[in-house]
Amino acid sequence: MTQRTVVVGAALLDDGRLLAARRSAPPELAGRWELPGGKVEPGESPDAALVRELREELGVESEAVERVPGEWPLRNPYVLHVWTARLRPGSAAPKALQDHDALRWLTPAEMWDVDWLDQDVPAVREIAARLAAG
Ligand SMILES: Nc1nc2c([nH]c(=O)n2[C@H]2C[C@H](O)[C@@H](COP(=O)(O)OP(=O)(O)OP(=O)(O)O)O2)c(=O)[nH]1
Repeated sequence: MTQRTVVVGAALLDDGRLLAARRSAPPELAGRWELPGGKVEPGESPDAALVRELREELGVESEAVERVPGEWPLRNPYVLHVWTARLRPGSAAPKALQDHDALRWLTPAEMWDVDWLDQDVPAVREIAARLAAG
């Protein structure tokens, strides 16, 4: 039996824009854009994992809002789940502290200006549709 590991990706939204992060490693993913986040640890809830990862990677205080329906396959055994998230009042602005070397806040019109990881494209489409719907 194969064991799946959930990777939570944050659709961090602020003022109608989505935060995209450019990976700095590993070499096969470096330079491509993704939703910040990471693996859910054993015994950890996905929303807690998301808040932890955003603190580690971006230095922000955030809260998970809701899961975007769907599950997207990544390299075995990982699957991507996406949650919308927002910054808590008083949070620092996101900085590329770990795993990333650039960040961009994308408006709906800019959503496809960055080179998303192939496996993230269906999830980003879903988020773009939500943003466009207001
Ligand atoms: N965070 C994140 N990872 C993604 C996305 N799309 C995608 O294929 N991945 C892959 C990259 C990695 O192989 C895996 C998650 O790894 P990670 O490096 O972000 O997770 P992590 O912080 O928990 O990693 P670790 O260093 O603790 O092992 O999922 C995405 O949108 N966000």
